[in-house]
Amino acid sequence: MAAQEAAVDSVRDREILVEQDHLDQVYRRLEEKIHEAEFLMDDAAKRGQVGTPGALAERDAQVFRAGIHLNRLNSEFEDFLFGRIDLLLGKDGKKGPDGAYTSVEPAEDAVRTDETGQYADIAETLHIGRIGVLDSDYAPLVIDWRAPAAAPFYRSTPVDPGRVVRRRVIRSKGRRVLGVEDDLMRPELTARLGGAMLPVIGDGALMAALGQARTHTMRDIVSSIQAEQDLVIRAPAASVTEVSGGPGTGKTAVALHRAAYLLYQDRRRYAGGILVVSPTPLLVAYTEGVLPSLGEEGQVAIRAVGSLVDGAEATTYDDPAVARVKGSLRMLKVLRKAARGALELGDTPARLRVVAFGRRLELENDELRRIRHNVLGGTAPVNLLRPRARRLLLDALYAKSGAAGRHTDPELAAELRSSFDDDVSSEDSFIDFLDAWWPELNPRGVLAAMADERRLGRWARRVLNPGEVRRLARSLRRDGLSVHDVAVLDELQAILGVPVRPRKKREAHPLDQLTGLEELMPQREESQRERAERLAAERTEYAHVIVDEAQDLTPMQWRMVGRRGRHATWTIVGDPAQSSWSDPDEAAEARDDALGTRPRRRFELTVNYRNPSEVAELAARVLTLAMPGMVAPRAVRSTGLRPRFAVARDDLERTVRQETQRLLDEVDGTVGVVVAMDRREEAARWLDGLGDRAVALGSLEAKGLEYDATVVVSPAEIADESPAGLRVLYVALTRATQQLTVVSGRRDEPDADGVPDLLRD
Ligand SMILES: Nc1ncnc2c1ncn2[C@@H]1O[C@H](COP(=O)(O)OP(=O)(O)OP(=O)(O)O)[C@@H](O)[C@H]1O
Repeated sequence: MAAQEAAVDSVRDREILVEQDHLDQVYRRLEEKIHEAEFLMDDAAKRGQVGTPGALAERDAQVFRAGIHLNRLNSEFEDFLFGRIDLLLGKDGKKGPDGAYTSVEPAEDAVRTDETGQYADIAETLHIGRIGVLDSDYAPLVIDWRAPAAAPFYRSTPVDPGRVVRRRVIRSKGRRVLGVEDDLMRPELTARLGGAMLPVIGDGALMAALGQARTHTMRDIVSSIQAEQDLVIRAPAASVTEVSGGPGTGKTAVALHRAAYLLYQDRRRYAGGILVVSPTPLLVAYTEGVLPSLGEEGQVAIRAVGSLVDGAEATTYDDPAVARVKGSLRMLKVLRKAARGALELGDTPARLRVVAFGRRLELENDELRRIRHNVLGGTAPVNLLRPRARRLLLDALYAKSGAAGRHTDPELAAELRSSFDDDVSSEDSFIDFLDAWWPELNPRGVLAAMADERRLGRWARRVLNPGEVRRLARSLRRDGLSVHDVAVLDELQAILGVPVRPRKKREAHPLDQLTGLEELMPQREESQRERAERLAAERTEYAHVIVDEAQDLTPMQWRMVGRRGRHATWTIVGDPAQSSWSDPDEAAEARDDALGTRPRRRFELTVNYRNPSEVAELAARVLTLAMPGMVAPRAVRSTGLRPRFAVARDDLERTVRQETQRLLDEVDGTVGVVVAMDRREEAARWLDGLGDRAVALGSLEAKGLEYDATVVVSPAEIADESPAGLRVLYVALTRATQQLTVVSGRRDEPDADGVPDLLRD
């Protein structure tokens, strides 16, 4: 047995050496390319603006390519090279631009049969990595994971192997290959490579990845993307890609890899920017590192739904009853009224007096009101109606001046009118009046005006009931914006409009002549990230919008996101069973409006890569209560560790602390303690002194996150906190990658084993 193991080890070592050789070769080539790139960049920077447009464009293209390499190569990739496929001879002999054969299906005579069975020769070996590298004679040393030639690495299965015989995952760190894991796609076949048998090493690359301890940042899954996920990542971009799947099926991971894929496919098109909308700042922070690890950064803005409006950062959560009002389409009517009503706040003058053509002219309150009513007739943005208001005021004053009938000659009449307008509109009293009577409104001002309950009551008449008005006004008197206020502000911005102002010209930098250079030169003053942030701040629309946890967007949030993607293509990922929004039909309507009429392609992800089956089974009990008939995704791992149930008799803090400490001792990575929203701050104090591997979070903040172990505190409290509470509890129960502890209080009615009522079979 020992001899057998040693033999396996030596095959393994030999195979590691084979891959090490290849990696060394790749790095040698990369160094050459880095030198080339540096030289090109340097040269281009020196020669700046010199040259004909044609020559500049040519150099531009060179710099662009060199810049991509330099920038990406300089990033420290943990595993630059991570995969390899050994392929049979293809149906035809055509090669793609990356130097690999394009045929997906094997040639008819690729597999032969003799008395010992089937046998074949490996005709092509491809290495897959984060970016493509060609040898000096244009042979592919590494294929970019997003290239068509890399697709079989992800798609091939023993049922449908295509040309792939052996699929290998290579684990490396820096320049060292640490291990290899193989999957045989055609186990029935005896395959030969360079005259020798094709060796196969171990299995379980995916399982090894899934079992790793979690940190506070998400890892990319580029080396182990599964076939059903790959279909989503590479789906054609022209349509709306809709992805549904239960907790842990990789929706977030797939969405981020799709952003990288789209950039690879059509960098020019997506230079217009890709927006990833995430539910919480915590999830943004958790996922931020994934794209840089895939070699992408500058073109993708990942923003929380509460930070989509520049200068407005949500810092609070509304209670569910208020959130329901602020998120619903009923708000639209209220806001339209408020935007118009806000014109009359403050010191609205009741009379306009001017002197023109030597006469005193006046407009009384009634006339002013009529004019205002007239101007506000349509749905045009209120701030943009100011010129029209000004015009109607001048019309009314002119009518009073008696000058209207003075000339029959149209030319003279027009001249007279124009000099009247010039006279009046340059008069201070007219200018001051207009500023006070039709002030330029801003969303924050209108929102603040809505905090007055009586006023809000007027604006919300027949739309909200008195209780809703009271709660809404009270929530607006609080310091700080809530997540839902941000969508309200954005809507107000659209209703009010921004008057056009002349834009300041940016000073031209000589290097700006070189399209694409700026974003690719890390040594320039602005870092990639700063640039991404600046672009995101300047940009109001995107070329592609990815919505993560789409089931949670309220109708008002869909409108806000929709405004950023009016001409965009879309990828929408979500899970109805995890929705914290209580009116899915209304949200679906707003979502359909946002997505427009593009054709839809629907995908479903069915495998849960996060939770061990023990945790998934417990969570499925809540799924049955929350969404009867809905099928939970299949968990691929089992740890043998059943969820633990603890009961807090009288001291919740002590029990939670003890259980957290216990889990910290058992796992290497993080422990998340999930509580009902109104216990958030208290729970953070409970964990004082336990170190930064343990974090407390409110149920809504747990969205999308994962921990090695979680403590879910009082399922009943979480389930009771909103009409969508059971679904929120389902989210809380599906965060653990290894262990789950449920702590019950009295309200949970635990049985003798400590199992709370909601989680019993
Ligand atoms: N193919 C894969 N290889 C390795 N890890 C994977 C793979 N697919 C998903 N994972 C891992 O599974 C976990 C869950 O993925 P992710 O967070 O994207 O799921 P999700 O569907 O968005 O979940 P939720 O709906 O609960 O937010 C992550 O740790 C992710 O890295």
